[in-house]
Amino acid sequence: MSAVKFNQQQLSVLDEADLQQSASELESLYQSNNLSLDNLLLLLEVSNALYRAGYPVIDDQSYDQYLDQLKDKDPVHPYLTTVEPEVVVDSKTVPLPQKMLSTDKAYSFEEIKKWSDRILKAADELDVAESDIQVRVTPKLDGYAAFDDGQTLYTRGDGVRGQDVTRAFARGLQVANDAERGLGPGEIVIKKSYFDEVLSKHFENSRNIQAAIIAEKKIDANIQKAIDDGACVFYPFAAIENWTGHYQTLLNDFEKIVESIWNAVDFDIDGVIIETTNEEIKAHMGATRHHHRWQIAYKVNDESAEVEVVKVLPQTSRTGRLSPVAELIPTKLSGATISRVTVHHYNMVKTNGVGPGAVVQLVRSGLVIPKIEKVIKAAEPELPENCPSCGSHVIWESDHLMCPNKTDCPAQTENTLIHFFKTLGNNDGFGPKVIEKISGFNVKHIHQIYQLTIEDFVKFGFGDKTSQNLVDQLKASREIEIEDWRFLAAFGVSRLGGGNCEKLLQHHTLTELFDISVEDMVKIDGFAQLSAEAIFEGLANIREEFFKVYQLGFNLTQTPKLSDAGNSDSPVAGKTLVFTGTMLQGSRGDMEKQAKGLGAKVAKSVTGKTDYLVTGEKVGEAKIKAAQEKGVTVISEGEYLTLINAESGL
Ligand SMILES: NC(=O)c1ccc[n+]([C@@H]2O[C@H](COP(=O)([O-])OP(=O)(O)OC[C@H]3O[C@@H](n4cnc5c(N)ncnc54)[C@H](O)[C@@H]3O)[C@@H](O)[C@H]2O)c1
Ligand SMILES: [Zn+2]
Repeated sequence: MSAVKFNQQQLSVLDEADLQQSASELESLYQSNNLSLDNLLLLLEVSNALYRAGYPVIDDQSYDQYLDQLKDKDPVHPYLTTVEPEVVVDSKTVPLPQKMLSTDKAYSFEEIKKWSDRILKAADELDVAESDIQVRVTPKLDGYAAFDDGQTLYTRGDGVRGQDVTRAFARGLQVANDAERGLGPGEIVIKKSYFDEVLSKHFENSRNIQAAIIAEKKIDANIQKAIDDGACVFYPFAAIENWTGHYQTLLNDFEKIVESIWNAVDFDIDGVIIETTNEEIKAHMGATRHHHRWQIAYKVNDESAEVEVVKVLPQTSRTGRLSPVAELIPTKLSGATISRVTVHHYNMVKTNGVGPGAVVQLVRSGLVIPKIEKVIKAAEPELPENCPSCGSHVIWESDHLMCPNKTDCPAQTENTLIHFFKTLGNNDGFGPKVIEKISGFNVKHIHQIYQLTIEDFVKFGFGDKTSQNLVDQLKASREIEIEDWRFLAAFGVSRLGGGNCEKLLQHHTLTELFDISVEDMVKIDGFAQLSAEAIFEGLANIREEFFKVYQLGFNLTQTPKLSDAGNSDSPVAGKTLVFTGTMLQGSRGDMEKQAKGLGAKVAKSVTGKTDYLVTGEKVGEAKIKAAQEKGVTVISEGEYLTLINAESGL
């Protein structure tokens, strides 16, 4: 444990926390390695108070190690069996509708494996098949824990009693991802980019702001603006970005999955949450008084190191872009030895002087894969003149060096083939090694692979069994059902990842897409002129190959068309509605769901794009007037029900 020195802000919080010990006494406690129970508790309480106020003195891992010490000394100590209290905003508390717990923590993959063994054991005891064990990975938001039962918003408090902070919604706080109210536990969080760009001028950290959003006293104008701009939100965990899949897939692809979830949201996070979604297992494992046994937080500490670059080597991707990979003098970082790192792009290599002898600062900031944070000492940049795969002369395209050889560059063709089979995801066997081998025999296109026979594979040097298996896998890839958007994404057209493919296929069938114009594409939500042009060109380039492959007959499921959803005859179909106030007919959440079912878009706040503001009881005159000024039609709940022609209950 490194030395602790309190700064001015921490000292002011220490005063508030009304602690008896002087700061210098505390500092010496932090450095002693054999603490009495009382002092250990004091340390935990002081650290916690400072952490909750936004001025931590030690990192999370150290804090959790002190917690472990307490566990050793007194396993049933009350501090371990309740959740650590948040900063108190006012004194009145109310019981929470449901107990809110803390989480168990893991700082290594081994601990995650042990946790998964416990899940496996529970499944075994319940006779749940191993193949049915699903897990969900979500970003662990680092905000202010709260609970929304649809009527009231509560703080977590001590986990059993919290405070009523419904006023945050009255102040305009929105639910993230356009989700409804009443989804239970979540966090009040502030968009990172917004904090950096706007709020960091006025506030030191997000924690001060979170507290202000729910505080009883008058709210700061900058914070009110952040709420109005949608930058502060309540994020229910039920609606959060997630990866859900088989637990073994998670263990196999742990780093990649964790990294993608770590980067999935524009909010501060301090780890990822991993939990099983199997209700039977959850019920069986239950909870301690501190955490659910079926859930665990995976955390990583920020660590950095200064490392010398040995050389910078290019790697050609499937699109022809060259990625610079810096080879490093092997260095230990958060327990792993790092010997290479990808540099952002070649322009960075050039302008920051990344080459032999340069010194870079590597940071592993919660991420499993380290990144170059900055170049500490520049050197002569090492830039390639030719593609490492085909030898073509490379050219600059904005920040990137590109291999212009679209038809005959082995790296580009191989990576395209690997991408195809990997994206389909319903087969096994066509990984980098196999693809490299068959490319050596002039197999360059997807449709060619499908023509290969067992004899061909044997000729290429595969064993009899492997050859049989490869042919079986090709068959499986056509027979096992996959979504049409995934099939299209497998062709690797630039800007046509799964998400965009799905959006396009909600409007056009797969084969139609090859005939729509740039203008048609721009009309679809989410496609700007430039991406539409790039996609149009990309589709034209793959057209011939696409149809050759498509005609082999894959088992594709069609993406539902947007117009199929809901009841398009309804007078509210396609309209944007906002519900406000207390509804008589049912909960607001139910009414919103019903409206969505009728094809309406439901928004949380009134903008110029809103068609109807549906008002329940207790809606202020000012709100109604403001909506009318924006040209929004304001109707009562009764008028709305007449409009949609639903007289009775939902
Ligand atoms: N550095 C320090 O001085 C210091 C001091 C006190 C606590 N801490 C850290 O905080 C931990 C305890 O804090 P805690 O009990 O508030 O929180 P926690 O870290 O135990 O996490 C539990 C909370 O995570 C939240 N959460 C965020 N995203 C979630 C998601 N996707 N799914 C489910 N839950 C999600 C929930 O609100 C829940 O209440 C300690 O173990 C330590 O790591 C550090
Ligand atoms: Zn090339």
